[in-house]
Amino acid sequence: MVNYGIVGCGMMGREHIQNIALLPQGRVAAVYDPVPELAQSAAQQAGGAQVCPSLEALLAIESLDALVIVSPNDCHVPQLRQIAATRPLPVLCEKPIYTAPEDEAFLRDFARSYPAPVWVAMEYRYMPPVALLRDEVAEATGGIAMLTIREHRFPFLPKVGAWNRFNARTGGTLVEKCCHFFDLMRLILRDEPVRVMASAGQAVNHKDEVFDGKAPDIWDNGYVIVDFARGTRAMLELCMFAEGARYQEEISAIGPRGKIEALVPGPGRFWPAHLGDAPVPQVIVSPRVPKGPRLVEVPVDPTLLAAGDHNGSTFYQHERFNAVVRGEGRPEVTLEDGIAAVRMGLAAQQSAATGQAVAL
Ligand SMILES: NC(=O)C1=CN([C@@H]2O[C@H](COP(=O)(O)OP(=O)(O)OC[C@H]3O[C@@H](n4cnc5c(N)ncnc54)[C@H](OP(=O)(O)O)[C@@H]3O)[C@@H](O)[C@H]2O)C=CC1
Ligand SMILES: O=C1CO[C@H](CO)[C@@H](O)[C@@H]1O
Repeated sequence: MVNYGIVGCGMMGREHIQNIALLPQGRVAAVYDPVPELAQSAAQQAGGAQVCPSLEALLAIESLDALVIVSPNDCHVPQLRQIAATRPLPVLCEKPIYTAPEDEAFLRDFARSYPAPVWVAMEYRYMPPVALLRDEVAEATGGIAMLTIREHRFPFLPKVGAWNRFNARTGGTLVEKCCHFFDLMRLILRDEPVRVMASAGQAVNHKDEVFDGKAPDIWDNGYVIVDFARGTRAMLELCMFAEGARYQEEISAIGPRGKIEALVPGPGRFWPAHLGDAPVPQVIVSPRVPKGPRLVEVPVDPTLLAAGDHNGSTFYQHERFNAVVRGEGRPEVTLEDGIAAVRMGLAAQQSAATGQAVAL
């Protein structure tokens, strides 16, 4: 049995707790959140976990085998520092692994010296339609020439303390939201980015909001083009005022043989009941010759679908992290992957702010 300590009991913390409960060899033993009511309610959700008044107190619990960091983005690096100095347990840390460029050097050292496994959470990798696209992409395309990821979704949700409204706390929308997609680009293309060009801004959302006298500075839409070392190009299109769309993510890869797409719905809880069942994920393979797109539905196990907002992926990721903690295998999403995704996001933020391409 793996005993987990949860650091941060907000929306995503609750999704982690729900999915750990589905693991045959996992239980949440302790939780910490600066808001005591949130910690209490998460402890109850976990079936009676110990509530700790601080991260220090949580790290002092002997029975813990692993930690899950689900605090706001700018807390991840300071908490990793504290954990390394106190009790270096295996860690699953939510994305983005860092938010400020100056933290990259620390994380590279940390990656070399931390004595236990660290896995950066990248749920999109584990969504069944995305996993199927990855399995079939080489055969369907004959070698990818272009990769496009479109996310058309709902605006940023309200958060305690409005931490997700300010670049200083999130790293910026192209880091906070889009590090998932930059990670997918590297994973699907099996290549490294060399140049990033972006145009992005705030068009619709959060315009009337004020927090402590300050207006949000996050963006709600943008395009990012990325050149990869072997000559492939990838593009991200983000729109955060498109929750009316049937699918939230549309990923397409095209090569000399044909095209493959994955269509991924957003959180089922946002699909209005009067429209009937929520959309089912799809993968479509469209060869050039002979023409004739083939569509496969990729339904997600209903229990896993109900355990969060991410198409069952949080469970699949936990299943593998749980095995790593038990000594079976190594982290699939490494600190190097987490750093690479943030570097691309920060480069995109810089490119959009300056109007210049950024070389990596
Ligand atoms: N991979 C994915 O698909 C998703 C990942 N995430 C990631 O999960 C993390 C949390 O996001 P989310 O759950 O949406 O945010 P929430 O604001 O809902 O939850 C974050 C929680 O952490 C608490 N918190 C604040 N400071 C600390 C601290 N120093 N130590 C421990 N807890 C703290 C907050 O309490 P308070 O602010 O009241 O002090 C809040 O309860 C983020 O890194 C986010 O990027 C989120 C959604 C999806
Ligand atoms: O990483 C993320 C993925 O999905 C969430 C919503 O469910 C986002 O808002 C979050 O930042």
